[in-house]
Amino acid sequence: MSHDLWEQAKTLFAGGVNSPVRAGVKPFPFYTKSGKGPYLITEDSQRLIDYVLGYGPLILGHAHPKVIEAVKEQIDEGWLYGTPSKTEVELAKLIIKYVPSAEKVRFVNSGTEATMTALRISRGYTGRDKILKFDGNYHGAHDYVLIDAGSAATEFGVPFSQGIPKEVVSTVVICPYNDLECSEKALRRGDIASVIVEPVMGNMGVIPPKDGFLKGLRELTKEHGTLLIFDEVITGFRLGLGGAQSYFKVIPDLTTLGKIIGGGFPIGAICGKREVMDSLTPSGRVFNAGTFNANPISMSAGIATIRELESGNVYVKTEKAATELAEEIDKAIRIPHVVNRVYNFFQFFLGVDRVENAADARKAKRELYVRAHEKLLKSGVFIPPSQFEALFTSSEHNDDIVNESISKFKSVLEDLV
Ligand SMILES: Cc1ncc(COP(=O)(O)O)c(C=O)c1O
Ligand SMILES: NCC(=O)CCC(=O)O
Repeated sequence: MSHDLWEQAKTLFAGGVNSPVRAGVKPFPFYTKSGKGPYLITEDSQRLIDYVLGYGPLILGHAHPKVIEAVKEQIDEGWLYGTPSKTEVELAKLIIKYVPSAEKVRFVNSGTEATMTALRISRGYTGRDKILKFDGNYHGAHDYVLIDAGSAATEFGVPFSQGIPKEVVSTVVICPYNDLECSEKALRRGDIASVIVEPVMGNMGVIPPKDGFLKGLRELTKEHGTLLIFDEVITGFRLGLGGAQSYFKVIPDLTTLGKIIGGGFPIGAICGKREVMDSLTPSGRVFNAGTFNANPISMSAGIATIRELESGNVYVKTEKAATELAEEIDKAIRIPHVVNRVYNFFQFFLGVDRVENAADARKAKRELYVRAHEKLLKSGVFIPPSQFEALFTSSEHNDDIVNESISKFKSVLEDLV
């Protein structure tokens, strides 16, 4: 039972968990026994419709047969070689085919490693030390980006983590999201190696870029000899095969990927212009390495996932599900609120009438959101336990699942005051 496991876990792990957001499920986290299609099955035998989907990777739902088949085939051949394998060539070719900015790729094992490496490349390539990031953007859990970070860092009151050397802090410039003026002022000084941005902010809830924001960043960075990094760990292969850069038609110098490209197995990737990517060792002098880089299991799961995405059906289904849910949620809530949706992921904010940056998101009534999360969980629907995450849909969220979800959302949200 979840309760027994939680009692043990509290003695084994800091705060009882291995990633903080999981402790947001009250009064204690449920423990998952299995995942199938749109569902999680808990150790208490509760079946939940899942809108968390592993925090984004599972665009095909849980335990998709094509991914199972690919991973099983690979396991039979061994799973770690310490040499290159053909799986990495195949996955890189798919990424280069679809992601406009990608001419070369380096595979790593998490989004955190991807952004850490992309920032290092930008410093090595330009010879500059500083980076610009946006308030509330979350780029993983390394030193350079745990300053004004969203996601669990904000949820747990540490947007600025302890333990970051002040020398590092002095190299990070922060601007509000959607604020081009601040970015222009910072870039004019000519000492910024790169601007890193979530092209859709998915870590303070969901916050779309304003018209012209991404294009403005592209023009400004070009003008000032600064690299533009799109952190597409969430949006890559979610907003279509070409991610946010195709969706918004703005092409960065470097892109970080993760989540979907590993089909739910650990992965990260940096990709971008040939000349910039060649800064990496062994061709260049910016170091990156990893025992598990391009491991054949993650590669195989990623290939199988992208192959499923190629027909386009998954995008039609996920967009339809997210649109219907977001519209019905919008209608059901009777207090001031905002529902921000971009294509196939979204979040709702209570007690506010606009959310365009992190400061707006922080004003939302989080206690009401958490209450909605708890009631939904009781009724069999799992949404993120934190206001500062996103609801995702998968191809398994068919009309029946969506209709069942809508009636549950309605009965919870209509009563919120
Ligand atoms: C935009 C973005 N970048 C980076 C990361 C870090 O990825 P990982 O958790 O795989 O380290 C995340 C994680 O959610 C993310 O949403
Ligand atoms: N939006 C942040 C994440 O998806 C990371 C998951 C986690 O913190 O466990």
